[in-house]
Amino acid sequence: MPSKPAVVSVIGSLNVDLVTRTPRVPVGGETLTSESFDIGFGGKGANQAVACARLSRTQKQASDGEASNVEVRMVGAVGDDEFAGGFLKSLQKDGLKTDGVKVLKGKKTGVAVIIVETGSGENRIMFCPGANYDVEVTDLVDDDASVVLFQLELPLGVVLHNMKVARSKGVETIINPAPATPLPEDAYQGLGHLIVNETEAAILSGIENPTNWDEVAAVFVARGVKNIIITLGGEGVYYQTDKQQAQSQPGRLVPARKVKVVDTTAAGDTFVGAYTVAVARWEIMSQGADFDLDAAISYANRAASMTVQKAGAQSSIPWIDEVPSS
Ligand SMILES: Nc1ncnc2c1ncn2[C@@H]1O[C@H](COP(=O)(O)OP(=O)(O)OP(=O)(O)O)[C@@H](O)[C@H]1O
Repeated sequence: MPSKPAVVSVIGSLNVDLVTRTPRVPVGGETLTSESFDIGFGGKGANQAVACARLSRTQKQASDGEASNVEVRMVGAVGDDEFAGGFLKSLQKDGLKTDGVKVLKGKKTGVAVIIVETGSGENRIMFCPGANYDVEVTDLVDDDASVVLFQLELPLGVVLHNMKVARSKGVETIINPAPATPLPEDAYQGLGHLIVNETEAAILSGIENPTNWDEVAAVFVARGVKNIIITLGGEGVYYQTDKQQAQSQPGRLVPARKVKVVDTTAAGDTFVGAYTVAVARWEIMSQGADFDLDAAISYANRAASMTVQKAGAQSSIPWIDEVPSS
């Protein structure tokens, strides 16, 4: 094992999901007794950080406090309310370092109030970003970071500023631009890894209802992205690199594993976390060798296929020893 671990910093959101299940939603002025109520920890940032942490060590290694060759740090903010302590404890239990999560005085932790209609399965979600939107535009990239992972659930200025900081420090950068928000052209310049789903690919490339993924990837390569990964749900994953494109090679499609699907929530977050861990491992182990994109995609595809076989968000993200080898 290398003497120093690879450090993954996930700069992103932390939200608490308050989920009520009810046969129907109440009308104005009505009080309805619901079937159940659950509290879950989420937010794309926290979910992807949990995926990185679980895919860096076994559950036993995490509970024994054993070191791994990948250290995962969550960077973001919660409020000083009743949710904060439990949230941080839960992340720590997964083996995450939480020193980078600020507890903001007088602020509320981000919350999503979710009503699920049990008959139709339809969700109604009210999201209050709280402390996530109080993260200020400051340098959040640690000097010893090997890989920084971003999403778009923090203020855009915070993300764009820290993408620049990461670039200036030579830190490998991955972005999963969800929810899709147009980014300025220079955000893509020299970007190592862009991971989008079909919807995000369409919005950010400007190509409506895309069917030719090579065309979509070409847009991002032209903007300066090195590795473009488009997750296609049950269809699998498409990927393309700037080098392959320069040689007029088409991108590659890796089919999803054939599994019994229970709930696809957090599949994307698991994919992104697994891919990020693969990049981090390459950072410390490769000794100058080219990044094995095929292996990283295949690993992330296998990890995400485990998530879809379980219900729930964070609870369905697998640990490293639960990911099948083929
Ligand atoms: N039905 C499925 N069977 C097997 N694997 C799947 C299935 N759906 C998703 N996956 C895996 O999860 C990856 C991510 O899925 P998807 O493209 O739906 O991401 P997403 O839209 O970001 O998901 P979410 O927002 O629900 O987390 C896929 O590329 C694939 O590897």
